[in-house]
Amino acid sequence: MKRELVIVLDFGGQYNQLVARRVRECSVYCEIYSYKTGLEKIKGMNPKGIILTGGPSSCYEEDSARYPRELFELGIPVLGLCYGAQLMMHELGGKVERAAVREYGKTEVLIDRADSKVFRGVQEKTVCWMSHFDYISQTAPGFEVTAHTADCPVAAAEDESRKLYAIQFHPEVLHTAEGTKMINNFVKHVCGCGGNWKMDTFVENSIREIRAKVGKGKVLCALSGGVDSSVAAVMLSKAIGSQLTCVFVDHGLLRKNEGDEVEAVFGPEGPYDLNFIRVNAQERFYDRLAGIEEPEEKRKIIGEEFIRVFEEEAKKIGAVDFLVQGTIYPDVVESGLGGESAVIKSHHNVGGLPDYVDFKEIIEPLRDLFKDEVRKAGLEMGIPEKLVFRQPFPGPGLGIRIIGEITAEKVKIVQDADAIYREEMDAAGMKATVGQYFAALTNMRSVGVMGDERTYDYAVALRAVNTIDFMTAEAAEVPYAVLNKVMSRIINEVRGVNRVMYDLTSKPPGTIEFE
Ligand SMILES: Nc1ncnc2c1ncn2[C@@H]1O[C@H](COP(=O)(O)OP(=O)(O)OP(=O)(O)O)[C@@H](O)[C@H]1O
Ligand SMILES: O=c1[nH]c(=O)c2[nH+]cn([C@@H]3O[C@H](COP(=O)(O)O)[C@@H](O)[C@H]3O)c2[nH]1
Ligand SMILES: NC(=O)CC[C@H](N)C(=O)O
Ligand SMILES: [Mg+2]
Repeated sequence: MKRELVIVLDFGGQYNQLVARRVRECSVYCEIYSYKTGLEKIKGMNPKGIILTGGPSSCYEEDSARYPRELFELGIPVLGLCYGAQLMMHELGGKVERAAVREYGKTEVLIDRADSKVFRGVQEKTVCWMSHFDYISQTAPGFEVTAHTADCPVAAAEDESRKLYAIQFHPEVLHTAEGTKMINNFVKHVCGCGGNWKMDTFVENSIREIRAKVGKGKVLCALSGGVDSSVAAVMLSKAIGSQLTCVFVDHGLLRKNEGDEVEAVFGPEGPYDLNFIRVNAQERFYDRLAGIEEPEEKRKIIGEEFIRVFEEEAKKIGAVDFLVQGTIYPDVVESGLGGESAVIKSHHNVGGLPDYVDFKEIIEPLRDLFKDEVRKAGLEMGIPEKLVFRQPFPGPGLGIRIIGEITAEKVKIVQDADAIYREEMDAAGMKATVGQYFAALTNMRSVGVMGDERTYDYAVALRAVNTIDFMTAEAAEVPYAVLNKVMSRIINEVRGVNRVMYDLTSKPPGTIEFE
């Protein structure tokens, strides 16, 4: 059976990947392409529907992101979202102008046409998420207004006969209460997709594509033992078996006992039949990081050193063509490569290969997925839940949980404090309920009094967050008694700490990690 495909055309919006994942949640396969992709190529892919994303431009301006009007004449259903909706109107003869009132955030929408296919089953008054300055002041000929808000006369419009739909708000974000329903309606009832794509198909297709790409070549997989690279390694192992070697780097910035734990799972004693190499590279990482305080500089050094270690290992294996990494979508977007979005932090595994390496290519089978989707793929391949639901641990490790300069002494402090925190959270049954938690070492020292003596020691920060996709997060409500116990144990058991703090910041404005 031919795979049903919906294409998302990227106009530089913030939520493009969310659009794609909402479509995939309707069990329909979805891919994202730049708005610069030619019409012939799009026709050739034979999509069942096309979704135009939001974007920062204003379509009435000279150099705005455009798409030729023929896109709307293919007979393929098109759904324009925000900028996409404005562009559709503009191209087809409507009018878009700068509004007097900017709508931003939660807004009540009033559905004017309950019989609209995209609003099937949606309440007459529903909450949506708006983010726009421009507005559609006049719909294009043939279109009918199907929804409005207090400030926006055209919150949605459609020309059912041409299967063209424009929505000014963002149904793809979870703040739009019935947004998922609207996307499902478009995909199923307008595009006529049956919805038979599943994660197992993604896994099967990926395995097939990897085999075709690699041929008889050799592959090195950067394996951290974390969720993403474990899922990637198992996928590669299913695809190419013994052509794969997994390299685990112990950079001395791992959590307490982590190196041995990873080796126990993926090494020769574990359940997986992998060529597994553990590289103990602590000294070289510490040497290169000595005296470095700036977070981005630390990240870049760690990323570079990782690649150097992989390359050295590859040389030992001989003629390795491909490097596999467990990169996922949030890594890409935060590194500023997800379209128009800003650099938040440079993830060590993003940005392509530096030009000094010998690998021909990077393979990143999970690059378009969010964490929870990676977990689904992992379960699909039979990876135990214990591994699949592990908390993420960043590649630069404790290096970005120690604010400022990294020293062996500081690493030891944060390892011990973190181990106590994790032990107590486990004992309190918080492991399953909190998305990610860890201890970090602030670079702050303060005065205390212990055993009647003055101390001048470090402050440890405890962090615990709840999140689904790690793009946004809230501080978790850890019971005070648990925090109190952790505080007391850390101060009693970890030398060099005399203060413990709990970080209440959500993301945004904070990030989950400290650097
Ligand atoms: N210590 C390490 N040794 C080898 N490769 C690593 C190491 N740390 C990170 N990597 C590589 O960098 C990628 C990105 O790291 P990241 O922490 O985002 O993913 P992960 O460790 O696989 O999963 P998780 O997010 O659950 O920690 C990994 O998928 C892996 O390919
Ligand atoms: O592999 C990684 N390399 C990195 O450089 C990195 N920085 C953050 N993280 C993890 O990503 C999620 C979001 O973290 P932030 O809110 O700090 O960006 C959290 O789960 C972080 O642990 C990283 N993972
Ligand atoms: N989120 C968007 O797509 C914004 C579209 C357009 N730039 C506006 O401000 O109205
Ligand atoms: Mg990790």
